[in-house]
Amino acid sequence: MQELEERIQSEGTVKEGNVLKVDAFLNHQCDVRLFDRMGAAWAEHFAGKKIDKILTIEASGIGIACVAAQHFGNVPVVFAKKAQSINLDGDQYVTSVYSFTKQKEFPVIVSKKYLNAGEHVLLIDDFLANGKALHGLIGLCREAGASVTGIGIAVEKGFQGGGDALRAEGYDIDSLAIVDAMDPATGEITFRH
Ligand SMILES: O=P(O)(O)OC[C@H]1O[C@H](OP(=O)(O)OP(=O)(O)O)[C@H](O)[C@@H]1O
Ligand SMILES: O=c1[nH]c(=O)c2nc[nH]c2[nH]1
Repeated sequence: MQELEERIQSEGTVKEGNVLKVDAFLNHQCDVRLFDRMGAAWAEHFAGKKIDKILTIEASGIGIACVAAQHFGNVPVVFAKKAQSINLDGDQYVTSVYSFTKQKEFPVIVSKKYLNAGEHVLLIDDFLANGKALHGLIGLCREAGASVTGIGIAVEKGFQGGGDALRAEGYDIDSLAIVDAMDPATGEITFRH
């Protein structure tokens, strides 16, 4: 998606440790008009596919998924929570995911009420790096007996390999920008086309 690549080039910064900082528009301050066009792009890619629900993960996927849902007939958006809460009751699907930016393992929890056998689920997230978050969400869907119809990602860091491993497993991943290389010394960012 050319607009997203241009925003990354003009407003993104490359940090040490394979971190691309795009918090001016994607995952701290949120450009909701950009999110809307990202939703439209995913809707075009997944046109004709049955999607009952969007599943994402706290925190940064939530806003993007909610805006995107408007392009999928306003299907419900469920986000996996990364902490137990007194507001979480009943039976739960629980797994554990290593957080790329927080550098620690979190429980990842979805109430059994909100993920059901036979549902067709679209996974959406802001970033795909090593694939840990997506593997967690896929595991929750598998446990629930729901199927993963596709995966919509804003920014994939292709050089970290998580996306290509999931494609090799057969998942249909629509990443709107794929960074193939980035250099913290020069700030140079190269995209895969
Ligand atoms: O492919 P991976 O290696 O799993 O990296 C991608 C994940 O990393 C970030 O989550 P993180 O927990 O770092 O931050 P967040 O709480 O802002 O979503 C991002 O939002 C993705 O969920
Ligand atoms: O803001 C972010 N920048 C990144 O490079 C990244 N990788 C995973 N999650 C991420 N979030």
